[in-house]
Amino acid sequence: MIGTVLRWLTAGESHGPSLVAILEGMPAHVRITTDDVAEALARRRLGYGRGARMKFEADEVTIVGGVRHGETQGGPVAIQIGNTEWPKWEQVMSADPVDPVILDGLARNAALTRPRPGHADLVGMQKYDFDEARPILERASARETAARVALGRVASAFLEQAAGIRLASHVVELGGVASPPGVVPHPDEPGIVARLDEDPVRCLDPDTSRAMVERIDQAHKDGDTLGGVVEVVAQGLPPGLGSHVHWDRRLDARLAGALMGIQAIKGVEVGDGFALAATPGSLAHDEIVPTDEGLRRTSGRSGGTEGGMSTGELLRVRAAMKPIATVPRALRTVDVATGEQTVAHHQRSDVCAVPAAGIVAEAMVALVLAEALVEKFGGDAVSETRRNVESYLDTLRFR
Ligand SMILES: Cc1cc2nc3c(=O)[nH]c(=O)nc-3n(C[C@H](O)[C@H](O)[C@H](O)COP(=O)(O)O)c2cc1C
Ligand SMILES: C=C(O[C@@H]1CC(C(=O)O)=C[C@@H](OP(=O)(O)O)[C@H]1O)C(=O)O
Repeated sequence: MIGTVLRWLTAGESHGPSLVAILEGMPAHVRITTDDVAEALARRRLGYGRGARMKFEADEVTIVGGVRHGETQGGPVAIQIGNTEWPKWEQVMSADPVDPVILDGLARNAALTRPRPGHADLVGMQKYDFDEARPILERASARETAARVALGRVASAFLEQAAGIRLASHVVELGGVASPPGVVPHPDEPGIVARLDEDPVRCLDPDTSRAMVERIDQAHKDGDTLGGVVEVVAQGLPPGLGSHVHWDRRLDARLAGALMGIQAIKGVEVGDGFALAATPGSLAHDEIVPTDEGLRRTSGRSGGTEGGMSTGELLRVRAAMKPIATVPRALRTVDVATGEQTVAHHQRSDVCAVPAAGIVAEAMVALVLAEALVEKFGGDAVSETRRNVESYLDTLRFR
């Protein structure tokens, strides 16, 4: 997504030499190291139900610009994530022309003419004028989400250092198995993120987690795949990020767009979202009361936004992921080389990538919030952003 204040871009293919990601507009003096980014990427590889590739492939992080001696410098932050599998793909994915005789002898280079339903394969071939799916699936692959997580880690460092904002994510539903309502992690609770990362499906409720793991085992046996729902929470937002004045400045709209932009996400909710549609108004909103800490809401149904702005309460957004589209019990398709009915190409796939999608969703939310924070408070250096946040919060004491 390209914003106006904070801009970010990713490039690279699933089996290319590396992914690259650039974040422009980050204030100077945000403390961040290669290890911080590598740890974030390691969290994305976690999760019961992911496929073999997660085990044998590694992410090799290099920060190639914008950071010096562990601090951002104000220029674009550029991160490269090398793919250790590259030597096997050097010819198939070479940027430069390769002798066709060499390519013909490579099984890996066989034309993928049986597009997989649920993937970008067929429509991508139609749109970009390719006879096979390789050039489409290489970029459509969710391998690209590693680049987003790397940038999201820089954004979350900024959020914490400029305004004390912390994020967490968890899995609330997987293959139809749902967490009890109201189980929400609070990022400020000591050890909560580590506890979530240690759970095989990143679910806060242990009984639900066990049932989710069983559900994944069953789907694996059945040659099937699963989807689910992840929730991202952010604590410590100042009121007033985003704006009610125009549709594309609304924080809820920007969060929804960023979450929907993740591969395989098909639904987004802010707060109680769809359930609110069936709730009477007297029970659907968050009442406002005076407290020693200022004006507070008595509940969190809105998910921490009103009128397209953060309210200062816990931000809570959800994203629904469809089941993995490369189904082992392969779905019907057409071989575009012959026009004949057949079944989709299948080599291997995750049974379920919902826990990983939570980490990606957290990164996207961090990027949107970081942009909204820079937009409202500015700051060429993180200390300047922090001063502006503090003086704004001081004025709110009287409101
Ligand atoms: C973290 C993550 C991992 C994924 N892993 C796979 C996978 O192993 N196999 C697969 O077929 N799709 C996988 N997907 C989904 C595909 O990337 C693909 O983009 C998606 O099914 C197409 O959905 P769309 O129509 O929303 O783009 C994954 C998605 C995410 C977010
Ligand atoms: C490589 C990653 O995820 C991949 C995303 C993906 C897809 O179709 O989206 C399919 C799988 O790759 P392959 O088809 O080569 O087995 C996943 O392993 C990653 O997340 O780093």
